[in-house]
Amino acid sequence: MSTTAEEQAKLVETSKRLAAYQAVKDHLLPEYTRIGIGSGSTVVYVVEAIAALGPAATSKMAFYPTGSQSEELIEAAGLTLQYISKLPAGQQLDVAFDGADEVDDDLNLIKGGGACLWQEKIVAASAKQFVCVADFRKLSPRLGMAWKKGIPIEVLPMAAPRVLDELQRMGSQTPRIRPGLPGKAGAIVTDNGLWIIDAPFAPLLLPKDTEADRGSDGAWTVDALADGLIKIPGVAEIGLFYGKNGLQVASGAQKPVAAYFGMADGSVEVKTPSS
Ligand SMILES: O=C(CO)[C@H](O)[C@H](O)COP(=O)(O)O
Repeated sequence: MSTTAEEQAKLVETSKRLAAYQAVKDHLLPEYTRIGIGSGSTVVYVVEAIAALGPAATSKMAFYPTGSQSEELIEAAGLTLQYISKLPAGQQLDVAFDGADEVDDDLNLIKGGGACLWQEKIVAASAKQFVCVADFRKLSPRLGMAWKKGIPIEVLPMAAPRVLDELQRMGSQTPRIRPGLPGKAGAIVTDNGLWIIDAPFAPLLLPKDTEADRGSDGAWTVDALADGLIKIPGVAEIGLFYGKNGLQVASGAQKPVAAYFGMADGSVEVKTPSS
């Protein structure tokens, strides 16, 4: 049975909402006081699910945004806004919720479709647990199979031409500076005053697929590509969230402890590092 574009869009929204409510139910414990809130359209439902718990549950909680959109969401929901810059050294968020553009079999993520990846990575890495919330379209065996727009890379504008050269040298055939939204001339400008380059690569291998950095067809492993991209002068941050499964330490944890997917049949699939 074929579905119209309108029915498909409705199904996607329902799936995001289902995943968000389930993730909040499972991972927002009453004793938590510091919660990270990511960016994007799925996170809207995360905030809705949290606000629905009511002030009795949320009044002692502070919510840490990953950019201007989530800051507005937190405030509009009547939740207490706090900033990651105010998190004392040695302290962590109890949990952070965020969406993703694509999630592979090992729970590596592509993020940054909404151009918020740098603050998103800082907030995720500041949390004891990072929980990913998404719809069925984001599930993919290998990064780059479903999300074809490329890996979002946040760059210093003056370095953009050199970064584009280097990306092509690394095998990205059509990297491009992300244009501004309709009505904005020139490039999109992030919450940090930087630009985004979207760099498509052939679908990425998981480290378990090969001992080498690249497969025989030239495809990069997630780790090797990420390690290379972050070293390009002018790159501030990359939209690959990767690393050892379930590793949750203050410095650099980027992978979720669980990813929640709203499925087309109305169920919620939960993937954890071991599943
Ligand atoms: O990384 C992000 C923003 O930078 C978002 O989490 C990602 O783009 C998913 O967004 P959505 O929930 O709208 O599909």
